[in-house]
Amino acid sequence: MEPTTIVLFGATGDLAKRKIYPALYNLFIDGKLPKEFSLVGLGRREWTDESFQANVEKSLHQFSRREANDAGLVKEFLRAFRYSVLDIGRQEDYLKLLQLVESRENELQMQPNRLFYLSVGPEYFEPIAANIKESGLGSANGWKRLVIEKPFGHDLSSARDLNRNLSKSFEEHEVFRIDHYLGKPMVQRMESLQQANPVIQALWTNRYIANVQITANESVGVEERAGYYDHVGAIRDMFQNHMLQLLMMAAIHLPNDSTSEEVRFKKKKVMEALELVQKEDVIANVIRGQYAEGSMQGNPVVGYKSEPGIAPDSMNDTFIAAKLQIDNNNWRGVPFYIRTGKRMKDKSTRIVVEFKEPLKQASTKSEDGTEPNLLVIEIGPNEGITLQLNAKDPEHKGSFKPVHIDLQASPQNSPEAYENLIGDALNGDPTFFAHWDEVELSWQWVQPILDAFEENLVPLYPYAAGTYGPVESDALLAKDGYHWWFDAKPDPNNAIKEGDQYAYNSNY
Ligand SMILES: NC(=O)C1=CN([C@@H]2O[C@H](COP(=O)(O)OP(=O)(O)OC[C@H]3O[C@@H](n4cnc5c(N)ncnc54)[C@H](OP(=O)(O)O)[C@@H]3O)[C@@H](O)[C@H]2O)C=CC1
Ligand SMILES: O=C1O[C@H](COP(=O)(O)O)[C@@H](O)[C@H](O)[C@H]1O
Repeated sequence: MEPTTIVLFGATGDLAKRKIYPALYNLFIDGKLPKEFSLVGLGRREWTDESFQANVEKSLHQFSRREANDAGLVKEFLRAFRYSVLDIGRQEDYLKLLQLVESRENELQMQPNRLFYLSVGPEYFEPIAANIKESGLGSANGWKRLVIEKPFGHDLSSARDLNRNLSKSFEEHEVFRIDHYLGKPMVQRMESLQQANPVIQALWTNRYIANVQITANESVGVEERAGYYDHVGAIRDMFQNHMLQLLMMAAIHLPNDSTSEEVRFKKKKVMEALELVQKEDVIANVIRGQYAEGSMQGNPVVGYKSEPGIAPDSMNDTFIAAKLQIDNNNWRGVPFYIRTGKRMKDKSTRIVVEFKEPLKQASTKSEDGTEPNLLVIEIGPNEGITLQLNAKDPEHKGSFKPVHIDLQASPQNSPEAYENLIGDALNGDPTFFAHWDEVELSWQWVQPILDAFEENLVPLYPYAAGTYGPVESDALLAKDGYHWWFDAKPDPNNAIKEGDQYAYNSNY
């Protein structure tokens, strides 16, 4: 691996502490950091190298998946870490930074390959990129890369503005947009699932597949992120990025040895084939919801509007379900149902592929006990791939029962998404990062929904915390003769208590 300096903006922040340092430590333990490696952390806090290193060490003890109890190893890891006070808006701080980066490169006799990681709010992306260029930090005789975190814009036009401005300082091949769902081990394994199994590859078409369901249920509520979340909602926080990325990954066909260009080209093709929903049709294809009071594992929890920092009349969505259609030869006629929500009954991210039952009309359980064949990809927190088939039930003559074949058992202690992604960024492998084309097409698909929400053309359905979202989300599938797989039975005591649906502009 090539010598690298990571220049980390936001080194004193939450993401760095919870994800970036533990990921770097695990890469270090696995021998996946470059031998010549330097990291310069930045923030306004008046930290020294020593206090920075002490904070990094503390984060390893708190958040690393591997214990950091070998003092010698931890010390060796921390030796690469330096800190510099920098205010993003002060140009002179970048000159001081340049001196520090260069002096470390000289000291370690390293090539000046620099990876700029922006673990800061999106409002800082543009000034930082411009200052990197202005100060000369970006013009050394090595490669440069820019790693940015979501959100990439607030809507289609702001995303385009952001991209236009970033491209003044970095070329597209130098920009690594993190979508941490693409770093999840099970999402990365989807590629090899098809490649290593011609049977699955052959079945991956509308000839055999009835529908695809992509779920990312979260049990947490808005937590302490009211200021951010109340302006974005589930549609921008999860749907525009993570959920559409999962859709792309599920819908592409990947022959063996696909290059990163091929993967990204195919993802783009999927997005281009996604049927656009007009603003006035959003109501028929998208369900938006907001959690009301309810109970989580037997404990009462407040509704969204009573959460600290949330406006009591907030119309923000905490749940989205949608039906999407891909208009190409592989997927025409196969609905993709996507849903994500906060304060759902349990935490689970999964993709379920439901196969057709050629001899039956609907996919409901039939008299003989057969159920549709399902391929279930559990992405988190449990990981695994299971195939559900039907087998004769020896105890009940003539009938069948579903059996589950584990194609990929749950791996123990697999790498965190950030380990995979930071490792890839260090290696310059863009496969599992979001290309601008995908980001732009995703915003393009989402924009009419944002407009419909803004104009209140779609009902905002309340759902009790601790359920699977509004019943209208079940109806979205029931219209087509399907149902969400693996939802536990609803608890009748946990139902909406605070009134009916919110008013919406039904006269459009
Ligand atoms: N936390 C998470 O789990 C996730 C975060 N993200 C994204 O990552 C980014 C960072 O989030 P997070 O770490 O949670 O945010 P925090 O608020 O915890 O940290 C913000 C960081 O930015 C620095 N900063 C803020 N203003 C300035 C400034 N003017 N000059 C220099 N440094 C500044 C702060 O340093 P100091 O205070 O020392 O100035 C701090 O290190 C955001 O874009 C967020 O959306 C994405 C996914 C998950
Ligand atoms: O990006 C985000 O993702 C998390 C969910 O991530 P997961 O890996 O735990 O599934 C979500 O809670 C958060 O709101 C969102 O910003």
